[in-house]
Order: sequence, then structure tokens, then C-alpha cells
Amino acid sequence: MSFYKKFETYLNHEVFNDTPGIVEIKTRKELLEAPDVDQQQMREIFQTGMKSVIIAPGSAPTLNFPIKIRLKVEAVLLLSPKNNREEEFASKLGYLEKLADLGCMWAGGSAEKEQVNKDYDLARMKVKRVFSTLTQPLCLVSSTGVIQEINDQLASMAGKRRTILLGERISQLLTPSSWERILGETRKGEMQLRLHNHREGDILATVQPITYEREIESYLIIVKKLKTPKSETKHRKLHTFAEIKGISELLRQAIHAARRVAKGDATIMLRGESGTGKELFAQSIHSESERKEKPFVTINCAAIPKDLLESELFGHEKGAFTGAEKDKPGRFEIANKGTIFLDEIGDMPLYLQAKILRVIQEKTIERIGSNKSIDIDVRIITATHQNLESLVKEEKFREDLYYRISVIPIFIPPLRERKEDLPILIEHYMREFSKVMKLPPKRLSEEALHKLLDYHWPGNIREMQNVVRHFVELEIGETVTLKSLPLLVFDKDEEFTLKRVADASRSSSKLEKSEIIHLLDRYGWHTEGKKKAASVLGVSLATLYRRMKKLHI
Ligand SMILES: Nc1ncnc2c1ncn2[C@@H]1O[C@H](COP(=O)(O)OP(=O)(O)OP(=O)(O)O)[C@@H](O)[C@H]1O
Repeated sequence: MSFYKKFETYLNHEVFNDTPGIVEIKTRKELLEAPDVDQQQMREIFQTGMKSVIIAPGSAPTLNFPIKIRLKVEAVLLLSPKNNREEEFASKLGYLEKLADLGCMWAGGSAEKEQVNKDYDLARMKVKRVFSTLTQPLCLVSSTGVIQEINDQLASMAGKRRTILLGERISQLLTPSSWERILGETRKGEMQLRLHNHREGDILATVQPITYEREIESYLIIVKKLKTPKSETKHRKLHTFAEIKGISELLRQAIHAARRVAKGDATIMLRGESGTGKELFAQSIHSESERKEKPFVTINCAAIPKDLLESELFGHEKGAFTGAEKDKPGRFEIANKGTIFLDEIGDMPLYLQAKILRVIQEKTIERIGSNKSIDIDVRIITATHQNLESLVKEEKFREDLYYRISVIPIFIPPLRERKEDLPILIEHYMREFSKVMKLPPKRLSEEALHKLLDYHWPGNIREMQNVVRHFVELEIGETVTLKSLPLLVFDKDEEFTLKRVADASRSSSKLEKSEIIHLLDRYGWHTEGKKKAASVLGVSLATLYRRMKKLHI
């Protein structure tokens, strides 16, 4: 049904229901094609924008009112008497006229809004289309830090889906310091940024502020390239087994198995859920191997766009493809004599799996665009959270490669299966974060510890770190109590959550701000998420918006 038809039904049901009048709304096209209307009169209405009252002798009066959008007549509201109520209609003409006036203003305003929404949707669709046709990873972020548009390439670099990131906070994509750097930019420029997941390190991007009426409205971020680590061992201190905290039997077994094979050159496969410590293990193995003075190079196969992955791994010669402005070594070459950590190997496309197999078998690589073989001596450590055996069955993962890399599998158990490690880990990270944030050391109350022990930790140690960071920052006193824990650990205790949040809203604004952010992180920064957050807070959506504005969220 067209917009005006819907509006017509609405007016008849809700506004003119108890009156002797009935309305019809007709667009210019409909009127000019209608045989029973006075065409000359209609033309006049469209030209002059004046309303007219037609009182023909012997018949009931009809009122024709123009509906205008931005002063231009777009349609006409025709008001006539209902059957057998002509007299009443004539006697209430003044009142009916006022109602019809209001109806026209209302219809015009709503139609204008509808048009604006349509224009907006159309513009969004165009932007989306442009974004999806560009192969360079890019995104559009509002000046308040909300991701307005992003293409698959950049989303996959962050290891997330585009649809998940849309409408989310930029903190889901970039580190806080990168965002601060962008906010300080008033002109187009290049800058080094860091993706939130830290896996691929720095990226070089062009940042273009987009202004509207002299105010920066959003930023267009276009990734130029990944900053390939030169020799990673030179730049960062790698982890060692001593830093793997925990006393559980399952963890001890995993450490024991890893230590036993660390010294050799065998290919190792680390298996475990996300955030369990696979990279920590990989670094520790390298640090304890004969190769410890040589490079340790990481590549996350899921986080790099598929069309960049091959050149990242194997390098390219100048001119091998558009954009290959100079020779570039791949990560295998950079890792020569050291260790390469192929994270999320299950996401490696099939054609690259064949190339990896060749590296393992022949110990040589060729850069893209060159047929010169380069000898490579690297130890390969792979990691995955996926069921590789199923991928092999589904023919998404090569069987021969699977057998070559899975000779020594090491299973890192999820946190929920080794809860006895939790107190040690929490204690460790409380100390670490207090030190970094220059805050006095804190202790955890019994009940808070029990709550954390109850929680199922789907995000494993990485999630636990975030939770500890949250309460170390939030708790003003010496003891961390239930009140300082983030909402997500109360998953099953919805009632408690509600009460706590309501208390929080009445207390300090810092608490309120972090609670709102937390709720939005949990339910999403899109309208649906905000509605849910507002209902949890027990306030209207409009109040939530007001508070967000006040608290600069
Ligand atoms: N036993 C542990 N003791 C101390 N810190 C740990 C332990 N296990 C993991 N961590 C820390 O938890 C964080 C996540 O670990 P890591 O990145 O190694 O996990 P991952 O399994 O590689 O995750 P993903 O699959 O998502 O890449 C890191 O900061 C790591 O140092």
C-alpha cells in the first residue's frame, strides 16, 4: 500500500471516525487521471497551493486541501460527507476544515520524513555497494566512534563478520590509542593504526575526515597495507613457559607435552578454544628451542583478507600484480631459521594449503611473480580452534596437509575445565593491571571470587583478562566486591543484575557510564541493543540517549 493510502486509512479510522466527513488522499497523477474530478480546479490547487471548497447547488460540499512537502503540492486531501450525513457535514464545516488542515500538515510532514528516510536508505545502499566493490579494506566511522559502514576485507582482518561490526563501537576494531590518533586528525593523512585483536600488529591507513557544516561528521579509514614485522624477535620480548600460570593437571600436562617437544624441529599443532593461550604456548615453545635467537613470526590466517594472504606468506616481486610497487619478502622468508606460527590454519584457503604443503616437503618457497626457489628453514607451529577432522571430511582441508601438521598435537583445555587455575590467574592479572594503571593493589572478596568461579568463561583467559581489567579500573576501594563485577558474569542472575544496575544508575556517574557502556557492549550499540539496555536500566530509550549524550558516550 502506498504511503498516502495508509495515511488516508489512518485518518479515517483515528481522526474522522466520529465525524460526518470522510477523506480521500490522491496524488497528482491519480487526480489528473481521474475522470470524475474537475481537472481545471485540481491544476489550480497544484499551481497555487490554495485550498478550495466546492459547493455545487443541490449537492453536498467537498473540500480539497493541498498536501505540501517543502512548499510544493504533492497530493490533495479530499473531504466529503459520509452517506446520509450531508446536513451534519454542512453544519460542522468549520470544525471539519480545521481537522483537514491538521491532517494535511501531518501527512506532509510524515511524507517528508518518509522521503528523507528513503533518500537515506538509498544513500546507504550506494555507500554499501561502493564499499563492497572496493578490494581495499576500509570503513566509515562516525565522529562518535560508531562503525557506520565496513567492507568484508577489513572485517575479516579484525577476525569478525561485517554484519557483526556494523553499528558497533570502533573499540571493536581499533585500539583506543589508534582512535585517539584519528580523533586528533582534521585533515586527510596517513597514519599507523593498530587493530584491536593485536594479531596482525600495525596497519598503515589513510584517514579522511568527512565534514558537514564545518563539523567533522565521520572518518573514512582506508587500509593501505599491513606493517610487516621486520624481525619480530628484535621488537618484542616473547613469552616463556614460566609465564603460563595455573596449577591444574590438564594445564600441567599440556605444558609438559610442549616442553618435551620444544627443543626439536617437529611441526606442532596447538588445539584449543579461542583465548585459551595457543599463541602464548607457541611463543614459549620458540623461546625454549634452539631457534630462540632467530625470528618468531605470527600470521593469523583468519584475520588477513584472502587475496592478501598469499603475498603475506610468500612475498612478491615488483610488478607481480597491481599495487606490487616493490619486491617484498613474505613471512616465511622473514621467519627463516626461526619459527612461523600459522594461527587459525583451518581458515587457510585450499589453494594455499597446497603451497604450505610444498614448503613442508621441499623446504623452498617462490615469491609471487618469480620462479626462483628460495630455501627456507623454518619450524612450523600451527593452531586452530576448529574441528580439522570434520573440515577434512568436508574436503575443506587437505588430508595430506592435515597429516603433516598434526603429528604432535597439544590440547590446551578451556578455562571452564580447569577452574582451579582461576584464582591464580585472577590474582596475577589483578597485580599486573594495577601496576600498569598505577593503582593501589586490590583484593577480591570471597563472594566475588565465587561468582567468578561460577561463570562459564566462553572467551577463556582473554575474557577473564577483560573482566579483571574492568573491576581493577572500577573499584575505588581496596576490596573488589560483587558490585564491581561486570554484568556478563551474572548471566544466570538476571534479577540481581537489574537491581545492581538500578543502584548503579543512582550512584556515581563514572559507574553509570561504565554500566551503560557495558550493557551496550553486551546487547549491541544498534537501536535494538539500546532498547534492551534501556529496559534493563528501567528507563526509556529517549532517557538513555540523553544520558549517553550527557556522559559523552
Ligand atoms: N595460562 C596462562 N597464564 C597467563 N596468561 C595466559 C594463560 N593463557 C593465556 N594467557 C593470556 O591470555 C591471552 C590470550 O591468550 P592467547 O592469545 O595465547 O590465546 P589464543 O588461544 O591464541 O587465542 P585465539 O585463538 O583467539 O588467538 C594472552 O594475553 C595470554 O598471554
